[in-house]
Amino acid sequence: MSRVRSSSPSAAERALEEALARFRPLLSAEEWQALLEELKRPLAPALRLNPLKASPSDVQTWAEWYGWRLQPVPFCPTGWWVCEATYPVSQTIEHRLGYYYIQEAASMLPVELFDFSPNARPLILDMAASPGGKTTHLVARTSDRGLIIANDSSRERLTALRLVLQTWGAINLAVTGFPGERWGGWYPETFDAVLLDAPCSMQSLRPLESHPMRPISPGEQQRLAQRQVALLISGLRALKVGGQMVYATCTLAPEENEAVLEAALQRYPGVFEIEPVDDRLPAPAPALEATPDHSFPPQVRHAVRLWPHRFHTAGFFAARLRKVASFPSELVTTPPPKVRMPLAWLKPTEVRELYEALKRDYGLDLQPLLEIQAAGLLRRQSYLYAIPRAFEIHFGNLPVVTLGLALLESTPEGWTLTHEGMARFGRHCERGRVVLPEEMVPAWLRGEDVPLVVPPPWPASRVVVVTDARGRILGRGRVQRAQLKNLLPRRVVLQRAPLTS
Ligand SMILES: C[S@@+](CC[C@H](N)C(=O)[O-])C[C@H]1O[C@@H](n2cnc3c(N)ncnc32)[C@H](O)[C@@H]1O
Repeated sequence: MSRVRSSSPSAAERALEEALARFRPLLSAEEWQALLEELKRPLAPALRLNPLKASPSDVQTWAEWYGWRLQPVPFCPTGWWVCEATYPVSQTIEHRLGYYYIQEAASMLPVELFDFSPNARPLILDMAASPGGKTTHLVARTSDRGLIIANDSSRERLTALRLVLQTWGAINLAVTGFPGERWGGWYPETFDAVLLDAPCSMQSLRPLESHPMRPISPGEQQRLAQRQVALLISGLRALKVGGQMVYATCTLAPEENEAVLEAALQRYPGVFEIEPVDDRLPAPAPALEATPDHSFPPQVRHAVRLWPHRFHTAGFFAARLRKVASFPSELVTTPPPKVRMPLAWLKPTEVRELYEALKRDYGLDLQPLLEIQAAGLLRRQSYLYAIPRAFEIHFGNLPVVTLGLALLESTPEGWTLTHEGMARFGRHCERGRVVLPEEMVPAWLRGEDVPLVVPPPWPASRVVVVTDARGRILGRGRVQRAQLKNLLPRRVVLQRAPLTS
């Protein structure tokens, strides 16, 4: 993540100055100095590991290969700052294959606030999910075993969301494109957990390319706050009694944080509580008790306010709410939209044949891997999708943009793993592998075909798992006489392939 290269730097600078002037009365003189000192330091990029595909020891290996100096993010066990890097974290094959996600450290906080018991299969609504950073974190924290509805009302932003989740290799999710305000009335008391990473004014004091700062008028701020309250209430309605909801923003404006929680508490007293989450942080980072002209209810202080100098992050706000009672019964519920979407599950005999073929061709035992995910296989055009079975049970014919992951594709030689299928399950393939000599790896990562030094024992046009001598997965190739055709998608190809030794 680079610093902002805005076409109007003066607007960004003005926004920062305005925000600083507004926030000055919220901090003691000592804290204010600490904040100003912090803002002089560059913000280190950070990465969050994908435990579906790799383990913390892999992160240490990458650090050696790519010359990274790492520092753990104190509130996220799968997060590390990359303080120095010979090769940028965004330019590795591991990044392109979804082994980790690059994310500002503060954004790792909200999903860490959820309490998920091991082996649970929670039903989760991510109300404002694009481009999907926190959804990937939810997938990781639930080991892709629950069912996540990744929703965003912005049609333009859904493409990025789909791509991020596809790259992450998530199976148990559906992408939808509805206003978050609708979910509470459509699906009251349905979800075990709801994340609202709310649209906000982005007054984080650390402008990034992905989070630019711009001046915000009081009117715009008020409209944002109204939308945040409506989304928060919708999310709470969609939550089961006993369920948990995290409310988060990447702004430090009290109007969009403490005041939003207060508004919901006042409107529906006794429906939810704000829980203390100090155990998730290395040091306290409480929300405001008051602004110069207003005091907030005491439990609002249980929320977390990340001033940048607390843990060297961008500014951020997050709170975990617990629903303790139902909403008043007079609130209107409406039926959700429906679309005819018959799910063409594969027949048991077809599934058995497929599993046998994958064992024979790739040494891949897919059955237990999909059973852990409680996923079924269904055919759509020339693809087989791994689909969360829970979707049909809970959401029936709700229109979706994407459901599950395209795992296999039909070829004249039979079913073969897709790129995403290979990125997710390639390490479980004991056969059907081609090991590239080290000197050919950079050309391969640049998307070039490479010669096959030793012709493999498979028929021409077989799709194989490509690895290097260390066993790291480098995508798929197609055997073509004396060469291996490169099947890396264009978006995965690296312009400048780093050497790793
Ligand atoms: C802060 S961003 C979400 C970032 C995302 N959670 C992540 O971690 O990558 C807020 C998102 O809210 C979406 N949004 C705005 N208004 C919305 C609404 N009424 N319902 C649902 N999503 C909305 C925006 O399109 C935007 O993608």
